Amino acid sequence: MTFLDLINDNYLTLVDLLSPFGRLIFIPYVLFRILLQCAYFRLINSISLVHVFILYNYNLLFSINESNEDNLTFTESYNQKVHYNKYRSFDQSRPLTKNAHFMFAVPVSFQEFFNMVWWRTDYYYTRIAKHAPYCILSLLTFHTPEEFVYDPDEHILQSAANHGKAHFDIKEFDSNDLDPAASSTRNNDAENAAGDGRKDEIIVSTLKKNEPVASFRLKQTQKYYGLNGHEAAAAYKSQERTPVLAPQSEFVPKPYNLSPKNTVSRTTKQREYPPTTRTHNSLIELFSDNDKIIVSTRRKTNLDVDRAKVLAEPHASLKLMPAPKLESPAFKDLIPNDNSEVISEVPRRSPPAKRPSSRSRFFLHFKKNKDMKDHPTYGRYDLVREAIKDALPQKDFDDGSIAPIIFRFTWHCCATFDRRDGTGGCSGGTLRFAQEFNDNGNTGLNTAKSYLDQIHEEFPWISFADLYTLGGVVAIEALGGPVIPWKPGRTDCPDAKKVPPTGRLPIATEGSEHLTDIFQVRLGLSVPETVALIGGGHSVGRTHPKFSGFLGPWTKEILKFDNEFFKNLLEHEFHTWTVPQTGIEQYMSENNEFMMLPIDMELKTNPEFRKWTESFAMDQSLFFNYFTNAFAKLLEMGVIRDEDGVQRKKI
Ligand code: HEM
Repeated sequence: MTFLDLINDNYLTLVDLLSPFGRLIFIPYVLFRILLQCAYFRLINSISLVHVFILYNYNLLFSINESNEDNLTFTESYNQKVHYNKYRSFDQSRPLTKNAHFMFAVPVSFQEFFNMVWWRTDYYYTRIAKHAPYCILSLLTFHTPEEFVYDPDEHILQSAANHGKAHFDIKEFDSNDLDPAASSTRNNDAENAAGDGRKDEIIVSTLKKNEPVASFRLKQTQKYYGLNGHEAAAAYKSQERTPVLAPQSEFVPKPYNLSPKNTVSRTTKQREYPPTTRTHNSLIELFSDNDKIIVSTRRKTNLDVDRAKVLAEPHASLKLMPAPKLESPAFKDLIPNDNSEVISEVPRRSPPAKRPSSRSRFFLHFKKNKDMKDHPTYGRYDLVREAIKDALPQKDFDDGSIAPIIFRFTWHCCATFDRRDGTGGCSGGTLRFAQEFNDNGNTGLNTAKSYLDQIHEEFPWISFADLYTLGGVVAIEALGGPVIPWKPGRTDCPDAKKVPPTGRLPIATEGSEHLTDIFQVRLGLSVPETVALIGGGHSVGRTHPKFSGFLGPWTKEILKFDNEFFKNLLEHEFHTWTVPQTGIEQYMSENNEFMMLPIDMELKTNPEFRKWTESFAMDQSLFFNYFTNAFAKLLEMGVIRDEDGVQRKKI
């Protein structure tokens, strides 16, 4: 073993051992950087031209432009921000922008300052003391020509990083092994050989010095092999024999809210409204009794007190569930039992209209702001339902349906509600504005939004708030879930002034406290409703590395709404696992079939949530009842209706 090998093998251990002291060296540098950042912030703050430029580019980058509505959103939001900036000079306490704050974030409290110093020393220590020398050492130690051999029998890539310096020689290479579409080599020899279909043994030419191979994929293993740096070298050196996964080209790392410390914005904190008593009476009634069970008339409940007792038996600590109140006056008034009644309430044109042809839809688009009552489909919510249902199967998308993503979209539309001041929620249709939609938690929902926005073009008379909530209701039904009572009448805010602060969506890496804060304190839901909602939501669909950084489904039947989530959670042993593409930690079942988010695990580990997880795993109809009730509540959050059921006001 050479001297360099010796250092290399022990280097990381040494650096980690020295970490607490090592960090201290970087404190002056970090303080200097923070000072610089504050100065930069001040400077930027005083040049409004720069503001506008940054705002413009920021919006340009992040605004969604998949549909006309989004263009409107963009212009709207841009104008609003220009306006906002104009007056900012009189009130310096206003932050620079609502969204771009993180670009210039300066610490506002001592704790924030301390955190900043702490994390940054770690960052610089890792970057300067660990990463840089390690790269250099890798270069010096790992390159001997005989190591660059590809052994097709074991499918093991015995190579180290070439760093653009060493020879790369693939011997006995079978062209069948290579997936030409996914391969990329600088000299293209491998690709061409495979493309030609040459079956004989070939030797991919030795690459010239300074010509690194980017990556290629083997058909059998379906894995990417990359020679991209010191990680490959490390894998080889540590004899793990697991080739390093090269980053997939389309992956756009936009992390889901990982740490509230870093992501909850100063701006959000400043904009938090004090609790008020402005909540409308109907809402107070709606949330006064959390354990109320509303029963959808289409699926009659078979839950009764005796049954509840039986369910309660295995769990000593389980409180008896209250007998369902089949009729709850406040809620009944708010949400009629049968949706068909609702539809008949809205004046119908006779004869019943057909969906307009694509040509007339084109012209209708320009008449959007004219009197919608003249629209041939005005008030035909059944047609909207049908259109949503038709749009759900999308064979090229994910698992063949956009139902899960629409379902999630509706949840995110409602999840911003704060019952303490009545802000947020689906009412006002504010999720259509970039300011709300660009919240980190909404990453990946573009598909849902663009489909629903297209449907809106077809039925321009429906409010976005109604459409976005109806989307979830139809999706859940299509996935085999319960029929959720839904009533139209929500109205849209004309501009983005009532967009709730960002950062209200739940964070997957948090624990029970976070769940309680969001579901009980802010949304006003009970424990069983919380459990039912999360388990219901995560009984369908999957997580995507390119959206949230997590990977895999929760259940086997991805497109079936049932209580499988609870069963899997209880029946399987979950261990922590790191997603290779993103480095994010999640939970994986022992057979690596199902995933769980850290926050999902709370439903198993926290006894208060667990007893409901167990009840729902045992009794699907009980789960459906709680879910129906909770989801119907979500859809009404922040909606204050007048006597005629139409909402005229938004807090
Ligand atoms: C504790 C709160 C929650 C957290 C932290 C959370 C987080 C997440 C994350 C990280 C994903 C993966 C997104 C992706 O990568 O595409 C996801 C997916 C999903 N969530 Fe949740 N979620 C929560 C509660 C809920 C609730 C209450 C519902 C519904 C009522 C729901 C419905 C869904 C659905 C349907 C998907 C699948 C989307 C798809 O397949 O594209 N979630 N959630």
